[in-house]
Amino acid sequence: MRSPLPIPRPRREVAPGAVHVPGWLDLDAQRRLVVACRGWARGPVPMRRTELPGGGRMSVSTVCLGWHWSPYRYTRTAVDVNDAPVAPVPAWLADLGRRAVAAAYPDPRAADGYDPDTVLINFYTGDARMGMHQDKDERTDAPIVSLSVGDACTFRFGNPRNRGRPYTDVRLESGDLFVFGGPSRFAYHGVPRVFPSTGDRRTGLPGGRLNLTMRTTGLDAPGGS
Ligand SMILES: O=C(O)CCC(=O)C(=O)O
Ligand SMILES: [Fe+2]
Repeated sequence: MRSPLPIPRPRREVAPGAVHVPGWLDLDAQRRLVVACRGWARGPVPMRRTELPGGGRMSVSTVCLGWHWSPYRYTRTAVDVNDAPVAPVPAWLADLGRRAVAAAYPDPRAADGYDPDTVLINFYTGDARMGMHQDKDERTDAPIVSLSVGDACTFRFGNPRNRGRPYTDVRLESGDLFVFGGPSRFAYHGVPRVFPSTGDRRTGLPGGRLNLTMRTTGLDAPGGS
């Protein structure tokens, strides 16, 4: 449920190069993402809980575009699912990523040349979590663009040195944008908590939290793996 008396949430630089832009996506844009993600969750690679090297599974369900991520590398096909080639990153989504970078940083040239070639789509039920980690399987330091739809969560944003303090807990709500680049590109981050039933059903999501992270792998275009 939304608060009946909305409290304004200003844009905020949480750490150098890590910017939270609340309410960046309007309801139509969120709906569009939900519809598109439903399609990608079906195939060609079905959304699944990623198997970890220790034998367990992540609590979050994931499907990838452009490149398939599995611990801890990118491949062109879904090597740990059905070996199918993943769906491409559509031009409209890469364009949304460019506009996101432009919205997050004051430098008018920050988004020049930003061209994410992979998107990880994560779905969280109420009890799903993501432990503190770095996004470091990419070979570039291009910023990560994160978009959230549905239930709110606590997003813990730390530092590039270790999993612990200093970190900042940010509440990410439906429509929020978070970009991390520059000195924060390799900062540890995670999702310790999701708040069930806090999303707006008008997004098309009856429950749960959807998160998309756009990345630039620096890997070769189609053909390589
Ligand atoms: O769900 C989120 O907000 C973060 C997701 C994330 O860190 C990841 O997919 O690597
Ligand atoms: Fe991450």
